[in-house]
Amino acid sequence: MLEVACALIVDGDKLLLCRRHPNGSQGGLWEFPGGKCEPGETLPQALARELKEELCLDLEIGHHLGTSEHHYGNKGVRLHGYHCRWHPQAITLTGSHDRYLWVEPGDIELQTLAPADLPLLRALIRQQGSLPNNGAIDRAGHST
Ligand SMILES: Nc1nc2c([nH]c(=O)n2[C@H]2C[C@H](O)[C@@H](COP(=O)(O)OP(=O)(O)OP(=O)(O)O)O2)c(=O)[nH]1
Repeated sequence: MLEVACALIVDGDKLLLCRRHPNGSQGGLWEFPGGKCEPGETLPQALARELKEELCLDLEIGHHLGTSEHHYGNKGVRLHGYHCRWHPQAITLTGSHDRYLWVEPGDIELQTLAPADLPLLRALIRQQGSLPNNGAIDRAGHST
């Protein structure tokens, strides 16, 4: 299992998503920024490092939201989601992603999201008690 940490970065009612570069694994899918944990690192340390490397962001890692497991072919990913509060600063994509987007959780097109991220998105929506805007996710966080 790959241990991966990702950030659910919230600014008001918007959440930050990044699109994986088309040439990589899960290319073209949207995800929460983050990456693999290296030996000797804690998950929050790995996440702070990845946010800096991939987006040039300096953010405080908040509390653990949940963990999701998904198997992509022969590769298993254990994705640990952390809340992060946004502090205004420049976002610079350094190569892992080709786009970023601030979006309301209820507006996310679920089929364009990396599958491992779905349970974390649902957990966030449950916690925020946000209502769907387009019927893509019902109030309990289930896709329709
Ligand atoms: N960073 C991040 N990775 C995710 C998410 N959802 C998800 O399935 N993943 C997967 C994609 C990758 O297989 C792995 C994270 O690896 P990484 O971000 O360091 O990317 P990488 O290109 O080096 O990964 P890989 O080629 O070795 O698969 O977890 C997510 O929300 N954020």
